[in-house]
Amino acid sequence: MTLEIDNVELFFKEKRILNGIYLKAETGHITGILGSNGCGKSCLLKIIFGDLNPKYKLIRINSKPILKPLYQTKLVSYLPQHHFIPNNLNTKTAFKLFNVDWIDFTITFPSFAFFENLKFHRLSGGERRVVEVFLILKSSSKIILLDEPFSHIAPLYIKKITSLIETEKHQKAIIITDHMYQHIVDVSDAIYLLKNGCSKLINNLKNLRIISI
Ligand SMILES: Nc1ncnc2c1ncn2[C@@H]1O[C@H](COP(=O)(O)OP(=O)(O)OP(=O)(O)O)[C@@H](O)[C@H]1O
Repeated sequence: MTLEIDNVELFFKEKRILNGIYLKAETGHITGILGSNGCGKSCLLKIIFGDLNPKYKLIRINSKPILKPLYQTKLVSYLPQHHFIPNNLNTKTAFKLFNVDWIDFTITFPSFAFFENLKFHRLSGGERRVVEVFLILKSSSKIILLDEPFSHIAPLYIKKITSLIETEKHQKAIIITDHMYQHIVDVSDAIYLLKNGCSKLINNLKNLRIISI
């Protein structure tokens, strides 16, 4: 599956945030997005998901334009920047709702086995993020959007999540952004830099350093 987003123009009042965006994601590939604070990374993911309506955009899947919001297609799962699971939901129910296997989770993250029946507000910010990232990555959607999956997460868990992303990419198209620049560079097969509202495909990291100066 190939997902393309093209011709994005996003304004908030008169302020232009995005223009001249092109980005492609494919099954088997991890597509990283880098850029400074406020350059529009989260907005771009929201536009792809269908949660934010820009002035213009064109989304294609396998070259075919998709006119309805992607979230209505069941093709996509989206990890927003902020916690999205209600405080009073317990972990077991969340795994049921997402149709993800709790045992599979505790095999990867054994220290979470004690949390099986805990409400989400009892978890730390980092623990909660680990669960959220796992649920999104393991969902059956063929397109995965990850906004800051590494934020607040300890290095040991970052390693595990990186290897999960690498496993899941074989049947999914994954788009990822995070301020932990090095993790994005390490895990991505292609990287787009957002700057001045435009996206630029970075072919080698030397270019990334020159362009970002
Ligand atoms: N609902 C909104 N109303 C007005 N301006 C907004 C709104 N949402 C985002 N913006 C502005 O759009 C710009 C892009 O925001 P966005 O959250 O996409 O940036 P980002 O690249 O993800 O930043 P960060 O790396 O800090 O998370 C920012 O200048 C932000 O202030």
